[in-house]
Amino acid sequence: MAMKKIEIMDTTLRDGEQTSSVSFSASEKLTIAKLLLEELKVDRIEIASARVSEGELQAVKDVTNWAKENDYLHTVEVLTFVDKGVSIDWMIEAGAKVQNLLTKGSLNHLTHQLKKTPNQHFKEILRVALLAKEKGIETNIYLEDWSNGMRNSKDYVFEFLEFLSAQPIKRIMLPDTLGVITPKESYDFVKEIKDKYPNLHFDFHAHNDYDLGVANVMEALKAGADGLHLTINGMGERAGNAPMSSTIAVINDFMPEIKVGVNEKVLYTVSKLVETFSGVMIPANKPVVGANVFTQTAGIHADGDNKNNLYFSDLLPERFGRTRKYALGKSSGKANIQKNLQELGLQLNDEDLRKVTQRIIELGDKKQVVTKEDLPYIISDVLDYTYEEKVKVNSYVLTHSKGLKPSTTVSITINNETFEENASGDGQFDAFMNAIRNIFKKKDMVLPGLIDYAVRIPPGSHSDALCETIITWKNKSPEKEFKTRGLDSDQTVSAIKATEKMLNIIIN
Ligand SMILES: CC(C)C(=O)C(=O)O
Repeated sequence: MAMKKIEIMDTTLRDGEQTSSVSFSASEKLTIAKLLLEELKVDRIEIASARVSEGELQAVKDVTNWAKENDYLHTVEVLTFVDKGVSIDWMIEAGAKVQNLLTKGSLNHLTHQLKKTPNQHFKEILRVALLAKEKGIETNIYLEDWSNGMRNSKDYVFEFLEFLSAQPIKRIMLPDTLGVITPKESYDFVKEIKDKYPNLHFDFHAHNDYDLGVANVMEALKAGADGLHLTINGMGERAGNAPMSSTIAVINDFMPEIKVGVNEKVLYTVSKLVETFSGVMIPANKPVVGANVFTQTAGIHADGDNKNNLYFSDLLPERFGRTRKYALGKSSGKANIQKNLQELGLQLNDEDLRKVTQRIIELGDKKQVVTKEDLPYIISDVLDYTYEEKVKVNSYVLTHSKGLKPSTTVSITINNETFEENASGDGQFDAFMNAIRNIFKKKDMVLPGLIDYAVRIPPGSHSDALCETIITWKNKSPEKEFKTRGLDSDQTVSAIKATEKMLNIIIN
């Protein structure tokens, strides 16, 4: 099968910047431009619209200076306007060498926005293109609203293409400006054009208003498109453009006849950088780059991964510099927990695994997010001591208010006898301990003294689910020092859990 190499033009820094409320600084543009060309290895980048602002002029200068030194100048493009050469002057000042000239690709736009005839428009375009040529600037042409043009004014589009085919134009760019065409139309429209002009270069520029961006791109490629315009994270006007990440994966996996030079391995890094610079968060379920897309949550999937790789797909996380994860939560089951334990190099027997699974399900039921880093803490909490539960903290109220001492009402059961006690203290936990002390006094028992109280959250954990309190106690008779730990999302509750363990140790 003959393979066709197509051009990937990234327009994150032009159309992507048209995402509502996004503005890249000059240094951000330069950093992204370098990453796109040197690491991701796209063929071309569009970095700005001409005449936008002084800041934009500086940003383009910074990129063109770098591009000139590194032989990328002819891959750096700027969107320009049919404005008698004002954009060209701006480009010359900015040091840019390739203009993407915005023209009208539908009669509707031409008539109602520019209020020109086709001939008037073509003449003005020719003037700009010739001027550009004279100044050493290459011209590509955008046919804005082209997709509607093909639907409603096809004669005009073909008249325009006939005109362009005789001009010093390098590429013709076909935008579905409003993201309104279907995959079938994408195929039919590009095919009709490519059949008539097989030797002209056509880029396809999809928008994602119906979430059809990637599907439309696939069809345009099948019909013969020679290049694509994509953006990182699918940023762009309104619903954005076709996203780089899934488009590249789709081409690599489903279109063996098409070759692209993009380096999949760095897609995720570039996406995260653009997320940071733009402030636009990548949705967790965004294919290839979303936080969750390589995480198996259902236990049955993790189980299947252990059995002949039953849930294998070509979309392997390692391709994109990512790793498979197994979520811990109420539906995760033993297989997910075991996968995480393996990664941590831990092994549990069946009974302990059952207890840990039970605890993770309880946490999941409380909507708490548990991460791999939390696991050792959960294990040591659950498997800490084995004793008969003779003391149980049934319920408590803790108050905290300005100007009044913290107070508590506690109900506990000791050897099947239930006690209720009120107390106050210097803090909520102190009030709780005072109440417990009073209850144990009634049973002629003295509680061990508290000699150390340490709180920590699982290091490296990205969840705010858990907090561990480790209390060191000193008992008088028999004399001994020991530690208990409690784990909960609430710090006071984790201390109360550690105390409940201490009470069971002394009573057993
Ligand atoms: C500004 C133009 C080129 C555009 O992005 C579009 O028509 O989609």
